[in-house]
Amino acid sequence: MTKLKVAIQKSGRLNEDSLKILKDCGISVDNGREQLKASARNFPLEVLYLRNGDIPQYLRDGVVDIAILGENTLIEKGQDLEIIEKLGFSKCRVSIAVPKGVDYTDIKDLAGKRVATSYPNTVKGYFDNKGVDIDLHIINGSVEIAPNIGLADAVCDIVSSGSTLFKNNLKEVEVMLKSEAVITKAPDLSSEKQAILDKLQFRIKSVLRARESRYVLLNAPNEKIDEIISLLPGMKSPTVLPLAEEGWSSIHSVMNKDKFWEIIDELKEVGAEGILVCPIEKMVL
Ligand SMILES: Nc1ncnc2c1ncn2[C@@H]1O[C@H](COP(=O)(O)OP(=O)(O)OP(=O)(O)O)[C@@H](O)[C@H]1O
Ligand SMILES: O=P(O)(O)OC[C@H]1O[C@H](OP(=O)(O)OP(=O)(O)O)[C@H](O)[C@@H]1O
Ligand SMILES: [Mg+2]
Repeated sequence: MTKLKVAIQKSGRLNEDSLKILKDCGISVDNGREQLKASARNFPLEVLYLRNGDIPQYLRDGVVDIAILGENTLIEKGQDLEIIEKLGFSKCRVSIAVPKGVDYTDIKDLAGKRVATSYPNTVKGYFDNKGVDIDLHIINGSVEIAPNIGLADAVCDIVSSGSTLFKNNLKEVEVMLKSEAVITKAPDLSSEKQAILDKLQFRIKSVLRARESRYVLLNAPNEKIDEIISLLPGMKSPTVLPLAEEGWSSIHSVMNKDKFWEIIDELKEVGAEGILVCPIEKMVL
């Protein structure tokens, strides 16, 4: 039987959320702590647990068919590979930082300076594009320590909360790119594998849509129903059901989770009561 081979980070920032999205798609696999390869029990999928940095080449070589990776890794090593879905987790940026005490006004301030990074292609491309020559130092980890030990004048690394920069007395001065986890695929998938991927992608889209959405239920006096419906940005027309209490109805709708907070005050003002907001497991359109 044909199986789709998916590469997932063996350990690190992406491992847990990558397995979680497969699980939410109803696909269960072992976590890779014990073995480097695992078959899904209920879907034609084989998971290979690999180092992120190696995955772009494995995709090109056809060793794996698809992968869950940070966009930043693709920008660094896999510009030729196609992103087929953005997954909304592991959001971060890749930024340039300098010691807090340094006066910084412009990227040209870094001309001739030593810049330490684990993303040499990205950094080189960025500085070349700005026409600024730098002295590039490639370091594989703990990049932020480099200025403190006299190894570099600036660093270029991943920033999320900013706490690593803060702890190392650095300040972010340029955001080179923004990244999140994505699914990417090998250049030439057979039609059988593409068909499995289409099924997987359909499930993933349903899960992502559900993660973004909330099921909202509220009670309202009948004369306010039209006004409340006009506030609700629902999937389709909302459901309106009579309550046991005369003159009152229950209104149900699905909306974007952020949108809910934008309209909550208006809903209350118009007379909505007993508002419930519930998570949705899957959303199939
Ligand atoms: N602090 C962070 N917040 C959010 N996302 C992050 C953060 N650090 C890294 N990431 C994302 O997770 C990915 C994996 O990072 P991680 O540090 O786990 O592995 P790595 O060292 O880049 O790769 P390898 O698997 O080769 O060891 C990064 O490429 C980035 O997209
Ligand atoms: O802005 P922050 O929230 O502090 O996150 C940024 C840090 O997170 C990542 O390191 P990670 O913790 O993955 O360790 P690593 O260097 O071993 O990959 C990244 O390399 C930064 O150092
Ligand atoms: Mg890391």
